[in-house]
Amino acid sequence: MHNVVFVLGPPGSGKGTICAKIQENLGYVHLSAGDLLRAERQREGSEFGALIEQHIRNGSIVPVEITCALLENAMNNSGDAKGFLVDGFPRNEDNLQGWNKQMTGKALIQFVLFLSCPVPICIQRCLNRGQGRTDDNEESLKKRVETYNHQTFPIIEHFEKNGLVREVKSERSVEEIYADVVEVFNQTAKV
Ligand SMILES: Nc1ncnc2c1ncn2[C@@H]1O[C@H](COP(=O)(O)OP(=O)(O)OP(=O)(O)O)[C@@H](O)[C@H]1O
Ligand SMILES: Nc1ccn([C@@H]2O[C@H](COP(=O)(O)O)[C@@H](O)[C@H]2O)c(=O)n1
Ligand SMILES: [Mg+2]
Repeated sequence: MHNVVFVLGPPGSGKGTICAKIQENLGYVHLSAGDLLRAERQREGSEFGALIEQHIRNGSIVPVEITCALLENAMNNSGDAKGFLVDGFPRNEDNLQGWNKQMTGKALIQFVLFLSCPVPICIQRCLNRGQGRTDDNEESLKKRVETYNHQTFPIIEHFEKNGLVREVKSERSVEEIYADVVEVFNQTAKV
Protein backbone atom coordinates (compact mmCIF):
# COMPACT_ATOMS: atom_id res chain seq x y z
CA MET A 1 0.00 0.00 0.00
CA HIS A 2 1.54 3.31 -1.05
CA ASN A 3 1.28 6.25 1.39
CA VAL A 4 0.32 9.33 -0.61
CA VAL A 5 0.22 13.05 0.05
CA PHE A 6 -1.49 15.02 -2.72
CA VAL A 7 0.09 18.45 -3.24
CA LEU A 8 -2.25 20.99 -4.80
CA GLY A 9 -2.32 24.72 -5.41
CA PRO A 10 -2.48 27.23 -8.25
CA PRO A 11 0.19 27.18 -10.98
CA GLY A 12 3.32 28.82 -9.56
CA SER A 13 2.28 28.41 -5.91
CA GLY A 14 5.52 26.51 -5.24
CA LYS A 15 4.44 22.86 -5.31
CA GLY A 16 7.59 21.65 -7.06
CA THR A 17 9.88 23.81 -4.93
CA ILE A 18 8.41 22.69 -1.60
CA CYS A 19 8.15 19.04 -2.71
CA ALA A 20 11.85 19.04 -3.54
CA LYS A 21 12.65 20.18 0.01
CA ILE A 22 10.32 17.60 1.55
CA GLN A 23 11.93 14.86 -0.57
CA GLU A 24 15.39 16.02 0.49
CA ASN A 25 14.62 16.07 4.21
CA LEU A 26 11.56 14.01 5.09
CA GLY A 27 12.01 10.79 3.10
CA TYR A 28 9.07 11.18 0.73
CA VAL A 29 9.48 10.63 -3.01
CA HIS A 30 8.33 13.56 -5.16
CA LEU A 31 6.24 12.65 -8.21
CA SER A 32 5.13 15.66 -10.26
CA ALA A 33 2.29 14.71 -12.57
CA GLY A 34 3.29 17.60 -14.84
CA ASP A 35 6.91 16.42 -14.99
CA LEU A 36 5.83 12.85 -15.74
CA LEU A 37 3.59 14.10 -18.56
CA ARG A 38 6.37 16.26 -19.98
CA ALA A 39 8.69 13.26 -19.95
CA GLU A 40 6.06 11.12 -21.68
CA ARG A 41 5.58 13.88 -24.24
CA GLN A 42 9.27 13.58 -25.14
CA ARG A 43 9.48 9.78 -24.97
CA GLU A 44 10.50 8.17 -28.23
CA GLY A 45 7.52 6.30 -29.64
CA SER A 46 4.96 7.69 -27.21
CA GLU A 47 1.48 7.61 -28.72
CA PHE A 48 0.39 10.44 -26.42
CA GLY A 49 3.04 13.08 -27.12
CA ALA A 50 0.94 15.37 -29.29
CA LEU A 51 -2.13 15.03 -27.07
CA ILE A 52 -0.13 15.89 -23.96
CA GLU A 53 1.48 18.93 -25.60
CA GLN A 54 -1.91 20.19 -26.75
CA HIS A 55 -3.30 19.99 -23.20
CA ILE A 56 -0.21 21.58 -21.66
CA ARG A 57 -0.27 24.56 -24.03
CA ASN A 58 -4.02 24.85 -23.50
CA GLY A 59 -3.78 24.57 -19.72
CA SER A 60 -6.33 21.77 -19.85
CA ILE A 61 -6.18 18.36 -18.17
CA VAL A 62 -4.93 15.17 -19.85
CA PRO A 63 -7.25 12.14 -19.57
CA VAL A 64 -6.63 10.41 -16.24
CA GLU A 65 -5.92 7.03 -17.83
CA ILE A 66 -2.63 8.44 -19.13
CA THR A 67 -1.62 10.39 -16.02
CA CYS A 68 -2.63 7.80 -13.45
CA ALA A 69 -0.73 5.06 -15.29
CA LEU A 70 2.40 7.21 -15.24
CA LEU A 71 1.96 7.86 -11.52
CA GLU A 72 1.34 4.20 -10.64
CA ASN A 73 4.34 3.06 -12.68
CA ALA A 74 6.53 5.66 -10.98
CA MET A 75 5.38 4.56 -7.52
CA ASN A 76 5.85 0.89 -8.31
CA ASN A 77 9.35 1.59 -9.65
CA SER A 78 10.40 3.69 -6.65
CA GLY A 79 11.21 0.83 -4.32
CA ASP A 80 10.29 0.94 -0.66
CA ALA A 81 9.48 4.63 -0.17
CA LYS A 82 8.12 6.12 3.09
CA GLY A 83 5.48 7.84 0.99
CA PHE A 84 4.87 9.76 -2.21
CA LEU A 85 4.26 13.44 -2.78
CA VAL A 86 1.86 13.40 -5.73
CA ASP A 87 2.31 16.93 -7.01
CA GLY A 88 -0.39 18.51 -9.18
CA PHE A 89 -2.86 15.65 -8.96
CA PRO A 90 -5.87 15.19 -8.79
CA ARG A 91 -6.56 18.29 -10.83
CA ASN A 92 -10.20 17.67 -11.80
CA GLU A 93 -13.13 15.28 -11.28
CA ASP A 94 -11.87 12.92 -14.03
CA ASN A 95 -8.52 12.69 -12.20
CA LEU A 96 -10.26 12.01 -8.88
CA GLN A 97 -12.60 9.35 -10.26
CA GLY A 98 -9.81 7.73 -12.23
CA TRP A 99 -7.59 7.61 -9.15
CA ASN A 100 -10.37 6.04 -7.07
CA LYS A 101 -10.99 3.44 -9.79
CA GLN A 102 -7.34 2.58 -10.41
CA MET A 103 -5.69 3.08 -7.02
CA THR A 104 -8.26 1.97 -4.42
CA GLY A 105 -6.59 -0.76 -2.38
CA LYS A 106 -3.15 0.25 -3.66
CA ALA A 107 -2.71 3.71 -2.12
CA LEU A 108 -3.68 5.43 1.15
CA ILE A 109 -4.19 9.20 1.04
CA GLN A 110 -2.61 10.61 4.21
CA PHE A 111 -3.61 14.23 3.56
CA VAL A 112 -3.73 16.95 0.93
CA LEU A 113 -1.10 19.69 1.20
CA PHE A 114 -2.73 22.81 -0.21
CA LEU A 115 -0.30 25.62 -1.06
CA SER A 116 -2.56 28.64 -1.35
CA CYS A 117 -1.21 31.77 -3.02
CA PRO A 118 -2.74 34.87 -4.66
CA VAL A 119 -2.95 34.34 -8.42
CA PRO A 120 -1.08 37.55 -9.42
CA ILE A 121 1.94 36.38 -7.42
CA CYS A 122 1.68 32.92 -8.99
CA ILE A 123 1.56 34.33 -12.50
CA GLN A 124 4.65 36.48 -11.95
CA ARG A 125 6.52 33.48 -10.54
CA CYS A 126 5.68 31.42 -13.62
CA LEU A 127 6.61 34.23 -16.03
CA ASN A 128 9.94 34.58 -14.22
CA ARG A 129 10.54 30.86 -13.88
CA GLY A 130 13.00 30.63 -16.78
CA GLN A 131 12.70 26.88 -17.32
CA GLY A 132 11.60 27.17 -20.96
CA ARG A 133 8.17 25.66 -20.35
CA THR A 134 5.75 25.95 -23.26
CA ASP A 135 2.99 26.97 -20.84
CA ASP A 136 4.77 29.78 -18.98
CA ASN A 137 3.25 32.54 -21.10
CA GLU A 138 0.34 34.93 -20.57
CA GLU A 139 -2.05 33.02 -22.84
CA SER A 140 -1.44 29.56 -21.33
CA LEU A 141 -1.37 30.93 -17.79
CA LYS A 142 -4.78 32.55 -18.24
CA LYS A 143 -6.17 29.13 -19.18
CA ARG A 144 -4.26 27.32 -16.44
CA VAL A 145 -5.66 29.66 -13.80
CA GLU A 146 -9.17 29.17 -15.21
CA THR A 147 -8.68 25.39 -15.04
CA TYR A 148 -7.45 25.72 -11.45
CA ASN A 149 -10.37 27.91 -10.36
CA HIS A 150 -13.13 25.92 -12.05
CA GLN A 151 -11.82 22.35 -11.95
CA THR A 152 -9.07 21.95 -9.36
CA PHE A 153 -10.32 24.13 -6.50
CA PRO A 154 -13.56 22.06 -6.28
CA ILE A 155 -11.34 19.00 -5.74
CA ILE A 156 -9.62 20.78 -2.83
CA GLU A 157 -13.07 21.60 -1.43
CA HIS A 158 -14.03 17.92 -1.77
CA PHE A 159 -11.03 16.88 0.35
CA GLU A 160 -11.70 19.74 2.78
CA LYS A 161 -15.16 18.27 3.45
CA ASN A 162 -13.37 15.04 4.40
CA GLY A 163 -11.01 16.85 6.77
CA LEU A 164 -7.96 15.94 4.69
CA VAL A 165 -6.71 19.40 3.66
CA ARG A 166 -3.67 21.03 5.31
CA GLU A 167 -3.41 24.59 3.95
CA VAL A 168 -0.12 26.48 4.01
CA LYS A 169 -0.12 30.08 2.83
CA SER A 170 2.53 30.27 0.14
CA GLU A 171 2.99 33.92 -0.78
CA ARG A 172 5.77 34.03 1.83
CA SER A 173 9.43 33.02 1.58
CA VAL A 174 10.30 29.39 0.82
CA GLU A 175 11.85 29.10 4.29
CA GLU A 176 8.70 30.31 6.07
CA ILE A 177 6.47 28.03 4.01
CA TYR A 178 8.71 25.04 4.50
CA ALA A 179 8.81 25.55 8.29
CA ASP A 180 5.00 25.29 8.34
CA VAL A 181 5.08 22.28 6.01
CA VAL A 182 7.46 20.42 8.34
CA GLU A 183 5.02 21.08 11.20
CA VAL A 184 2.18 19.61 9.10
CA PHE A 185 4.18 16.43 8.50
CA ASN A 186 5.19 16.25 12.18
CA GLN A 187 1.56 16.52 13.27
CA THR A 188 0.57 13.77 10.82
CA ALA A 189 3.31 11.50 12.14
CA LYS A 190 1.89 11.85 15.68
CA VAL A 191 -1.58 10.62 14.69
N1 LIG B 1 7.96 31.07 -1.85
C1 LIG B 1 8.45 31.47 -3.04
N2 LIG B 1 8.85 32.74 -3.19
C2 LIG B 1 9.34 33.16 -4.39
N3 LIG B 1 9.49 32.38 -5.48
C3 LIG B 1 9.08 31.09 -5.37
C4 LIG B 1 8.55 30.57 -4.16
N4 LIG B 1 8.25 29.25 -4.36
C5 LIG B 1 8.59 28.97 -5.63
N5 LIG B 1 9.10 30.07 -6.25
C6 LIG B 1 9.55 30.18 -7.64
O1 LIG B 1 8.36 30.29 -8.41
C7 LIG B 1 8.44 29.47 -9.59
C8 LIG B 1 7.34 28.43 -9.56
O2 LIG B 1 7.62 27.53 -8.48
P1 LIG B 1 7.22 25.97 -8.66
O3 LIG B 1 7.70 25.49 -9.99
O4 LIG B 1 7.69 25.25 -7.45
O5 LIG B 1 5.64 26.09 -8.66
P2 LIG B 1 4.54 24.99 -9.02
O6 LIG B 1 3.42 25.16 -8.09
O7 LIG B 1 5.19 23.63 -9.11
O8 LIG B 1 4.14 25.50 -10.46
P3 LIG B 1 3.44 24.64 -11.69
O9 LIG B 1 2.10 24.19 -11.15
O10 LIG B 1 3.39 25.62 -12.78
O11 LIG B 1 4.36 23.45 -11.95
C9 LIG B 1 9.85 28.88 -9.60
O12 LIG B 1 10.69 29.72 -10.39
C10 LIG B 1 10.27 28.95 -8.13
O13 LIG B 1 11.68 29.08 -7.98
N1 LIG C 1 -2.89 15.94 -13.10
C1 LIG C 1 -2.38 16.65 -14.12
C2 LIG C 1 -1.25 17.47 -13.91
C3 LIG C 1 -0.78 18.21 -14.97
N2 LIG C 1 -1.39 18.13 -16.18
C4 LIG C 1 -0.92 18.91 -17.33
O1 LIG C 1 0.43 19.36 -17.12
C5 LIG C 1 0.45 20.79 -17.08
C6 LIG C 1 1.55 21.26 -16.16
O2 LIG C 1 1.33 20.80 -14.85
P1 LIG C 1 2.30 21.42 -13.70
O3 LIG C 1 1.79 20.82 -12.40
O4 LIG C 1 3.70 21.02 -14.02
O5 LIG C 1 2.08 22.91 -13.79
C7 LIG C 1 -0.96 21.16 -16.65
O6 LIG C 1 -1.27 22.51 -16.94
C8 LIG C 1 -1.77 20.18 -17.47
O7 LIG C 1 -1.83 20.59 -18.82
C9 LIG C 1 -2.50 17.32 -16.37
O8 LIG C 1 -3.06 17.26 -17.50
N3 LIG C 1 -2.97 16.58 -15.34
MG1 LIG D 1 5.26 22.22 -10.62
